[in-house]
Parts: sequence; C-alpha cells; structure tokens
Amino acid sequence: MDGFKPLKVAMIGTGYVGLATGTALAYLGHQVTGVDKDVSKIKLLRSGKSPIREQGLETLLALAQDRLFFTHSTAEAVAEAHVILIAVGTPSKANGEADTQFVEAAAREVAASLLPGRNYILVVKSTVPVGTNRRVAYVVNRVLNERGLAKEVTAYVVSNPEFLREGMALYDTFYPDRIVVGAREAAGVEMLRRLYRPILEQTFDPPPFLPRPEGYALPPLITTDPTSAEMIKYAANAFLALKISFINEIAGLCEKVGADVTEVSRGIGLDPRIGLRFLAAGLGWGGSCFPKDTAALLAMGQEYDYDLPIVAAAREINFRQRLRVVEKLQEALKGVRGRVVGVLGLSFKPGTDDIRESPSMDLVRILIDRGAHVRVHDPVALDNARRALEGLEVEFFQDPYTLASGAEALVLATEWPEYRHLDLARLAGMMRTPVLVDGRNLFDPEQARRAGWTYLGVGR
Ligand SMILES: NC(=O)C1=CN([C@@H]2O[C@H](COP(=O)(O)OP(=O)(O)OC[C@H]3O[C@@H](n4cnc5c(N)ncnc54)[C@H](O)[C@@H]3O)[C@@H](O)[C@H]2O)C=CC1
Ligand SMILES: O=C(O)[C@H]1O[C@H](OP(=O)(O)OP(=O)(O)OC[C@H]2O[C@@H](n3ccc(=O)[nH]c3=O)[C@H](O)[C@@H]2O)[C@H](O)[C@@H](O)[C@@H]1O
Repeated sequence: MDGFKPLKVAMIGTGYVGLATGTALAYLGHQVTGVDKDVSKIKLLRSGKSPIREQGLETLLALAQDRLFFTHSTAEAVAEAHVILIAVGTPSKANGEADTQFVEAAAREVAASLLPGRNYILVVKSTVPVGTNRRVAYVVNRVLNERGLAKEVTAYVVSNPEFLREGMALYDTFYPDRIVVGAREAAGVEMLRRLYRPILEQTFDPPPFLPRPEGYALPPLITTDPTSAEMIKYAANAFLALKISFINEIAGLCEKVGADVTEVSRGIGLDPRIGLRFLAAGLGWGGSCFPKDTAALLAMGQEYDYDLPIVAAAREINFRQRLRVVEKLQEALKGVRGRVVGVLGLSFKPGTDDIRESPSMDLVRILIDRGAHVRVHDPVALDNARRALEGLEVEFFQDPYTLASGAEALVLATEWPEYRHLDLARLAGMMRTPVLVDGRNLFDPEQARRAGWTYLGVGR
C-alpha cells in the first residue's frame, strides 16, 4: 500500500464494535491489541474463535492473526500505542439516560497506563451523550495530574462515532458511507486520517468474502467538533428509528382504508429524498441501539428542558406495533388465553443471535402474560432465548414444522431467509387452525391464502 504507515492501536472493549473494528484495522495493516475485562472472551479470541456471531469475523481473525493480539490488561495494550479506541458499552440507566460509567472507567484505566514523553490519541467510539468527550478529557487529565505527568504526556481526546450494523459489521467497516471525526486539535484529525487511510482511499485488497461493492464511492471524512460528532450519532439512529415508526403508523391506516403498505413504501421510497431503505413495516424496531439511543436522546432533552415529541412518538408507535399483532391474534382466535401460539424468529433481526430488546421477545412475553401457550423457534438464537426466558412457560422447538403441529396460530416475527422457503401448505396442514400473522410481511398474501392460511400481514 503506497505510503501506508502502520500504527499501534489499542482497542478497549472487544464487543460487536471493538472486535469488528479492531480485526478490520489489523487486516488493513495496523498492529492491534484488543483489551477486554471479560477473561473468557480473551481466552476464546486467543484461540481464534469469535465470542459473537458475526458474518466473516472468524475468517478475518485468522487472516489478521499476525497483527492482532488480545489481553485483559489495559496497561499492556496501551503503553506503546499511538491510538487508543474506547468501544465499551453505554447501556441505559433506569431513566433512559446513557450510562457512561464504563467509558469513564476505561478512560481512567488508560490514563493510569500512559507513559511519559509520549503522545497519544484517545478515541471515544462508544455512543455517548453530548459532553462525554469533554468529560473523558477531564478524567484523563485528572489522572495524569495525580501521577504528576500532566506536562509529560499529551493525550488528545477525539470523538469517532460508529455506524456499523450487527450482522454487517465488517462490510460496514470496510465500506462505510462516511467516517465522522470530532476533534478539538488538528493532531487528532490527522491521526484518524492515518488510521482510516486504507478505507478512505480504498487501497486495501478486499478480504475474499467481502468484495468491494460495484460503484462504491470513496467515503468522506467528516471533521467536526466533538459535540456535533456526538450528536450526529444519536440523530442518525433516531432518524432511522422514526423512519420505521412512520411507515408503521401509515401501515395502521393502510389496514383501515384497504391500502397495501408494501406498495406505499415502494411508491414513496423511489423518491430519492425519501429513499427505499428502512421503510419495511412490521413488528417494529429493536436491538441494542435504537431503543437505548432514542431513550438517551429523550433524557438529553429532559436535561436541557427541551421536548423531543417526534422521537417520543416514534418510541410509542414502536411499542404499539407489538400490541397490534397481539390484537390481530386476539381477533382471529377470539382471545389468546389458553391458545397455542407459535412464534417464528426471536432475534431482533435476521442474521444475528442477538435478542436484546427484540420485538419478538417482547411479543412472547406479552402473549404469555395474556395466558397463551407459547412455542418458539429461531435458526440461531434459541440458546440465548432459553436463558432470557428462564422461568417462563415456553416450549422451544428446533424445527418450524414440529412447532406448527397442533398449534392454533403462527406469528412470523423475524424475517429469517429460511422462513421464506417454508412449505406453507405442509405447515398449514399441521395446524389445528391455520392462522398466520405475518409480522414482517415476508410472505405473499395470495400464496399464503391459497396454501390454506387465514393470512394477516401488517398494513395490508
Ligand atoms: N452493537 C452495535 O451494533 C453498535 C454499537 N455501538 C455503540 O458502541 C458501544 C459498544 O457497543 P457493543 O460493541 O455492542 O458492546 P458490547 O457490550 O458487545 O461490548 C463491550 C465490551 O467492553 C468490555 N468492557 C467494558 N468495560 C471495559 C473496560 N474497562 N476495559 C476493557 N473492556 C471493557 C465488555 O466486557 C464487553 O466485552 C456502545 O456505546 C454502543 O452503543 C455503536 C454502533 C453499533
Ligand atoms: O448504533 C447502532 O448500534 C447501530 O444501530 C442500527 O443497527 P442494528 O441495530 O444492528 O440494526 P438495524 O439493521 O438498523 O435494525 C434495527 C431494527 O429495525 C428493524 N427494522 C429495520 C428496517 C426496516 O425497514 N424495518 C424494521 O423494522 C429491524 O428489524 C431491527 O429490529 C443502525 O442501523 C446502525 O447504523 C447503528 O450503528
């Protein structure tokens, strides 16, 4: 790679973001040390295995192994590093606010390990409320002061929010739409330009399983102040969440007036000002970020005594979507109490075993609460679901056809591709009453009806 200068990188936190980004950076030629408190993760990673299910990750771990190290010791990773990225969790507190305690703790541990006479760039990659970068800079300086090293160590703090999607983490890392850097000092921007140079200029040889998409344009580096960078991350997630909530709101009206929301999505989405993506109506959004980040945005508004009614409405509509599916079941079955209901799909979206804030898991809990006998299936998330639903009366199935046997209704809750190929006629034949609530509009309504189902989609 022409003029490429490899950097020593420390990645604090080897979760979805830290591991995907760290492995990609090592593949690109940097020397990366991943740090995690969770010793079991480090053990797995050292043996070449990924603690998370993410497309291509284990292959990339192997391809990058010569430049990729793992440790549970922050000091070991940090001392020699040029760039230190913090990618630890920022979960919701009870009031919705993002909890930055893990970020601050990581910053303290980093500051305690910096060596005199060196310059460091400390990058906050975690999604953090406005002002956190300032706070991290303060924490680092305080520790350096306590160590009597305030004048001997330079540590600039830079905001670099992450936009990757679970299941597409490596693709999004190698081929991002943009890279956002919020820095007060020019040295911070320059260091991140160096770090991401192979991506910004697309000078790397793509991993065999991730060819460069045709027509992919070089991603712009957006340089801004840290506060704006922090806001960009929350605004991006909130906008995507409210786009889905908007189409779900329209879907409800489509049902009343007899329109088909999938046609409406296409009809509006072809206008490039609107765009086709994130207009799939259904059970609503979930996952580890949209629910948490929209709650954090509302909490930020509250802190400044400023209402965010659109974001609040997006959250309300999102929860209502789960209830609308339950209402459909109630109407079709004349009550769910004592009924046998099968739920297909438990992860918050296809392609992941992540069930955090999964709409489908909410649905399971609501149905149990209302007295239904619930059966569940998922191609990969059954083990996670078993742990999360412990103590509740749920039956777990390895196979959709066995699950359907004698059931009174099925809900398609996560649009796994394998469900698309189900033999609907065979499935209907096994049901006591063939009621299908298609919570993701996966099936063709006519085809499903011809296969013997009473078919109920969302917004059509
Ligand atoms: N998961 C996703 O798709 C995305 C997440 N984000 C944001 O990135 C951040 C991280 O998210 P995930 O990777 O999903 O979290 P995660 O929970 O999967 O991973 C965080 C890791 O940090 C480790 N950790 C915590 N404190 C530590 C410390 N002091 N030293 C070393 N390791 C420590 C934990 O053991 C854990 O393995 C969050 O702020 C999240 O909002 C941003 C974009 C996408
Ligand atoms: O901050 C984050 O963590 C990330 O959150 C989302 O990524 P992710 O949560 O992995 O999943 P998405 O693919 O965005 O899906 C989120 C939810 O929206 C739902 N969804 C998505 C699209 C759609 O049209 N309709 C719809 O209901 C999905 O089923 C899923 O439950 C964003 O897409 C990422 O850009 C961001 O970095």
